Amino acid sequence: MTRGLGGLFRGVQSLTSLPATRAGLGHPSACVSLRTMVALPSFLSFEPRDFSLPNSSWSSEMLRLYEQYSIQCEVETEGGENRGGQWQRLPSYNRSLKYATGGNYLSKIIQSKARLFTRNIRDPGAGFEYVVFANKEEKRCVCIFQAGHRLEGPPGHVHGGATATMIDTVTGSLAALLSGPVMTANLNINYRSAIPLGSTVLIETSLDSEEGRKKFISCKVTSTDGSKLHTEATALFLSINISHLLQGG
Ligand SMILES: CCCCCCCCCC(=O)SCCNC(=O)CCNC(=O)[C@H](O)C(C)(C)COP(=O)(O)OP(=O)(O)OC[C@H]1O[C@@H](n2cnc3c(N)ncnc32)[C@H](O)[C@@H]1OP(=O)(O)O
Repeated sequence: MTRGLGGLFRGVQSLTSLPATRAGLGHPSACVSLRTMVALPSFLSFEPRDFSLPNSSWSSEMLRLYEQYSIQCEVETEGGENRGGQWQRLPSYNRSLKYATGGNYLSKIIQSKARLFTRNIRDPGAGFEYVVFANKEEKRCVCIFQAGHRLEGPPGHVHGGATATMIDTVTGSLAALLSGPVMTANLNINYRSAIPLGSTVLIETSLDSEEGRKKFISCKVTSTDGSKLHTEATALFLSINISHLLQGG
């Protein structure tokens, strides 16, 4: 299940050579080389909850689109091979650390109260409900996003910062899928029409070009039938070494 964004935290493996104290980790039990955590007791290595699966808050439109992309996804055969389908659903956890091998355990000791911004509202449907599908061959992603009532900006409509967060997340997911750990260096957004709270929208993103460590990505947010343009954006992501990040870089 973690295969989709597996590349995202390829760099976390380099984290395993850092003594935890250098990485700024305060917890006493973290004062060992993280390399020792590769062989985890099985009770600590269970799969984390995947927040991109349907829940009772999803609208019929959200479910319809989820089904539409799900049936175009690759499937794993009994022999372990991947067959058919151009798309893959990207899993979504409440901490990005959880994509790493042993990350579920690491997330309990590294700033254990930290939560991914888009997954920190527990009440289903109140905040960011979304699922991202990726087409790696075509270097693009589609996100189905349902904006909950806690994302209000102008009365009855989504806060521009919430829209920016989702654009950053979807463009960042594409950049990470294509090249491993990345950071947003630049994000330009044009807000064309407000998004009503509770509505479901599509966030479509694709790679424009790449240059060394740089990935230039564009994005648009539209109504699900494509008739209304809500937002347009471009983003620049730079590949990074995770150990640089953990050392405060
Ligand atoms: C888990 C599920 C998926 C979740 C996805 C969520 C995605 C969310 C991603 C984020 O929100 S990340 C958080 C917001 N971003 C930051 O906090 C980044 C802060 N900035 C940095 O850490 C550094 O500035 C950065 C890593 C982006 C770049 O520093 P580096 O030292 O690696 O690069 P450097 O400054 O040497 O620049 C390398 C090249 O990039 C260019 N560059 C850097 N920043 C730029 C910029 N802002 N605009 C344009 N070009 C830029 C720079 O000119 C240079 O070009 P050249 O190689 O052609 O000379």
